[in-house]
Amino acid sequence: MFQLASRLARSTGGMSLLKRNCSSSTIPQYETLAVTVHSPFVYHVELNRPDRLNAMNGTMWREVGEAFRVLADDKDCRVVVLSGAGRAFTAGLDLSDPSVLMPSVEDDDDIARRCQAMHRLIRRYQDSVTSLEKCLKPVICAMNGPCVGAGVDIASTADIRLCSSDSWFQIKEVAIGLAADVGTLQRLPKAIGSRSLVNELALTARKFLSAEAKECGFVSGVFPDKESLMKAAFEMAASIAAMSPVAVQMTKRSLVFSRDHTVDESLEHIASWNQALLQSDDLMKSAMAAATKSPPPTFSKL
Ligand SMILES: CC/C=C\C=C\CC(=O)SCCNC(=O)CCNC(=O)[C@H](O)C(C)(C)COP(=O)(O)OP(=O)(O)OC[C@H]1O[C@@H](n2cnc3c(N)ncnc32)[C@H](O)[C@@H]1OP(=O)(O)O
Repeated sequence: MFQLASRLARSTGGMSLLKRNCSSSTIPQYETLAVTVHSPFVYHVELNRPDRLNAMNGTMWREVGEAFRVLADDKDCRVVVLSGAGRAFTAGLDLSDPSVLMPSVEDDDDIARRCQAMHRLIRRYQDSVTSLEKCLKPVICAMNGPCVGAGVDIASTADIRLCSSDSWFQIKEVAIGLAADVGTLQRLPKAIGSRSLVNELALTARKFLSAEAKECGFVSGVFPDKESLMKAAFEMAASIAAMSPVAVQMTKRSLVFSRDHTVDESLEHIASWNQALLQSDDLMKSAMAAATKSPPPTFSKL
């Protein structure tokens, strides 16, 4: 018991709960994103080019990666709600931005050099999308209106997908001469049960509406309008933020790892991590609260 008490004292440190629950981070400013703190530990990342339906220009591709890499290290952030400003989640790749698919060596005569530059560009865009997954804070993707092309890549990478009833989705790449290359073809088959449906959607570029998205499991909730969607997304985010951040982030790490590995490899993975995490102060505090019939504890920051 003495050991438990001293660990509890250590975990609360000298700081007041109020101080620990308030954000003290400085949030970078972005040109194409609005990043705000919605409530304690709940961050909101908004794709913010509403007049272009949040189409992803070169700056947005770069800033999405930068923002999620910053949030990954932000101790005040435990969960992220990702949405689009205005009437769309995103209309996908910005087709009016010439730089978006043209690396700087476009006029180089040598095909090998042009290919290398294009390869680097694609890998950069892939890294931007993957940054949602590498950030161990759960990402709730709240979508309204169109979610086209790159939007499906991003949504497929999020941990939880919700949408409003007016939303629709389209893996549009084959219709504009592209094979989707930043994550949809790799992640969507693992996000929804039917590979036949994934193949159909990717090969025909047919739109699917919110009801079908729910039926096939692409989204886990459909809400009547954007207002109720955002309310539900932030409530869900707050409930995740109230959990032990150590446990939540380990759960995300394990879920992502398990998606891409065998059950046995994944069990070994969580056993290796949990040999440390089972000694967490958060577990001790929870056990103490249960034993003393106290309310659930407030967890310290990471
Ligand atoms: C390495 C490669 C990495 C990633 C590759 C990703 C591939 C893709 O993302 S493929 C998908 C590309 N996107 C599209 O083809 C969608 C194009 N847009 C539309 O079809 C329509 O806008 C719509 C989504 C069906 C919505 O139609 P509507 O409601 O009638 O609005 P609009 O008047 O068309 O749009 C309003 C405003 O936004 C501009 N805009 C829309 N989409 C884009 C876009 N993708 N790129 C640039 N700009 C876009 C549109 O031009 C309008 O602007 P105005 O100035 O008002 O004309």
